[in-house]
Amino acid sequence: MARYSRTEGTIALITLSNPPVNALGAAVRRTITDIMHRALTDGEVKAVVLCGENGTFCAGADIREFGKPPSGPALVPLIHDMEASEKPVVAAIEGVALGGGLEIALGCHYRIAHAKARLGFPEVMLGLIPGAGGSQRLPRLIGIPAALELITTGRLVSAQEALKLGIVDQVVDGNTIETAVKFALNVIGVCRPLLSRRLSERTPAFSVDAAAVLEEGMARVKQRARGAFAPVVCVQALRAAATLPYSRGMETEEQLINMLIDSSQARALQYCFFAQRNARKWSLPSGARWNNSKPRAVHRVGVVGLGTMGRGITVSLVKAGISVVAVEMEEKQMDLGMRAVLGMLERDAQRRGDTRPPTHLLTFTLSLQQLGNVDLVIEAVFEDMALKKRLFTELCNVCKPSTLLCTNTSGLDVDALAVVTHRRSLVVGMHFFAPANVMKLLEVVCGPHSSAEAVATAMTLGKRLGKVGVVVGNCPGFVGNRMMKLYLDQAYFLLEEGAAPEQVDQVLEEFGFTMGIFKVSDLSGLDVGWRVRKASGLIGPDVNPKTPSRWRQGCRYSPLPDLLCEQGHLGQKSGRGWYLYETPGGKEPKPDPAMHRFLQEYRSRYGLTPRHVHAHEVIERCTYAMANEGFRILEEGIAARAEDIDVIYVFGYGWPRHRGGPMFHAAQVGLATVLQRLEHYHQLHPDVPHLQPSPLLQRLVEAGSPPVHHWREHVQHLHSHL
Ligand SMILES: CCCCCCC/C=C/C(=O)SCCNC(=O)CCNC(=O)[C@H](O)C(C)(C)COP(=O)(O)OP(=O)(O)OC[C@H]1O[C@@H](n2cnc3c(N)ncnc32)[C@H](O)[C@@H]1OP(=O)(O)O
Repeated sequence: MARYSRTEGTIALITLSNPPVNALGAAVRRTITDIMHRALTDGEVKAVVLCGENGTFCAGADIREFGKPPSGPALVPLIHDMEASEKPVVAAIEGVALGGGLEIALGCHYRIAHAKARLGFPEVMLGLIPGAGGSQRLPRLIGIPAALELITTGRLVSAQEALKLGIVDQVVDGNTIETAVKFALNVIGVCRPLLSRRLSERTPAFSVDAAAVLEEGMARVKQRARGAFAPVVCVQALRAAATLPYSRGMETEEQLINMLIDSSQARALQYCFFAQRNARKWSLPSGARWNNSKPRAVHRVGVVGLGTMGRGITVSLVKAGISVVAVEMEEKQMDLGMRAVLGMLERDAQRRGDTRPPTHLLTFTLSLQQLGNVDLVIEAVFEDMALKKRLFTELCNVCKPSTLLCTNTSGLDVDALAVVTHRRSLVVGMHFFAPANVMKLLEVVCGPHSSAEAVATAMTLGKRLGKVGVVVGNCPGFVGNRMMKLYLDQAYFLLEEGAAPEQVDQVLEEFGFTMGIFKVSDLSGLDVGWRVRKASGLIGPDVNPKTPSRWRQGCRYSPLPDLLCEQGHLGQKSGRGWYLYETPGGKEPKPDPAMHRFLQEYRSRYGLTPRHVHAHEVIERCTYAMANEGFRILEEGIAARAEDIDVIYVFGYGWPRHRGGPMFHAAQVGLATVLQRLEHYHQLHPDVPHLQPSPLLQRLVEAGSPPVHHWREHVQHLHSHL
């Protein structure tokens, strides 16, 4: 928990010891409080050095304790006593000093950091503010503007930046604890400077500028927060630091943290924190798991297809220091792709102040033969099964027998590709999201033949690329796009019933989505879905001409997006889609009067009487339809956990993190309510079978709506597709 020792005769060394990150759980707080008291009252001790075991100072409060009844001593009095002490207290910061860990360090009189240390207040990402004096001490140390930026964004700073900002006093390359001990010996008995080291006794100068900074900060934060409270409350805490004496500022901080600590948003954000980490802990029915399966070494990767996805994937790989052989079939495409990749790398290097992008890692070629020596191939050609099958057959002949063959398909059958190869166990899906060099999500799609080694290799490669990998089973659309289809269907139906695209989008954005569904559709291009619908036989020559336009495969169907595509309205790229753009390629969507006329004509052609669609209906139909499919996905064993589905939505589909994800949201609304609303909408729309509540949802409600982590136990015939 924490250890006490004496060094150099007069120095007390207190070492936090709570692996893996020295989080400040109740037992740790109790031990440090006791041994700090011992050190501060022991007449032989002249100074204290505080450090953490195993190269980590402290990652802050133990997040697992939030939401439970409080126990153990609080941090605020401990930090207060330490700061008030007449004996110098020096923090020796290695690894990380985050949240409560940094608050403890700010209560020390001096801070020495290792060159590789990182410091910050990430509480905002957990729906909180720094609530143990951090919101009051940091602005007193580095000023309002810098503190505002760090606290409202949760950004971590390097030791070097911390030195520039004045957060730490010294940065060392060598032994941090030894340096801190020497430092402590030097400051023993130097009383006057110690007085000035107590941050609570400083007054932050509240100039007119600071008032303006806070006002601007509040406006910026409100605009970016997408409905999240914590960033706004962070600004309120900083305003208290700027305008009130320290003790009153601390009272305000306490009121603000108490308001947040039990909020639904804080719960959702903390759930996301653990869900993201749990997603790494995959397992297969064979018993193979993340911690017993060895990934293969990947030094050289082939990327086939240099369209939007292939370019982003190539950039991601090169930025992670991996050699890439990028293959295109046509010279013109190759040239376009090559220029786009080099441009992206150039801009990225400039942003990082690096003069030379790592282009030496790249080979561009028109020949698949050059893939003979790669460890893994990522296929990113058109979503055309026949084309992909031909390619996989050829890759088998060209690549060495141990090469993993991965497909970036966004929903086609990974197993159908595996069976055309002689190495089924080495085929997995690696589904990146556009733009692949920016988006964090990676669905690793595991077919019935995929080996544990292949899954482990894809997940490990994803991690190297900075992605959040989630292992999912093989079914049309996997997890993300399978649920997305139902979300889109509801959005189209809402247009048929009377809504406008910008109205639906506004409601979704107010809910917190990064972008409304119709803006997303314009950005990705309406032709993407059009191709998928053609391939799946929903439109095209195979459809019986007698089938009504609004009826497909036994259910309600909206031909609205197909009609737009037929008119060449493909979204941003054509200057027109659900919105109007100034020019083809334009980025600013404007409501389109022609779209409103088109919808009116469409509704009268099909005898649909438009009605006012309320915001709550938009949210309920879109999000409950998604969650309902999520329950089916769980039941079918396509996803291992509800958390995995939520991670996919938060990292790949702009779902607001402070709402946890579609499954967590359903739990927060109440499963009984979701069930009842789905029944209501299904009664109104019996031609939409997906609105019928899934059996798992019904069973969960019957079982009294257990917490998310227990849902899997209610799956009737547990069968994993992973
Ligand atoms: C009225 C109430 C007043 C309350 C006042 C409270 C004041 C203080 C508040 C806080 O301090 S809130 C916490 C702020 N700190 C953080 O948000 C840090 C979170 N952690 C991280 O960012 C990262 O974990 C890391 C420390 C940078 C390490 O990253 P790395 O990639 O190396 O490892 P991970 O896989 O992320 O973590 C390893 C392991 O540790 C668990 N863990 C990490 N941090 C915490 C924590 N603060 N509490 C509990 N557990 C933590 C993490 O879940 C991993 O666990 P496993 O998955 O391995 O089981």
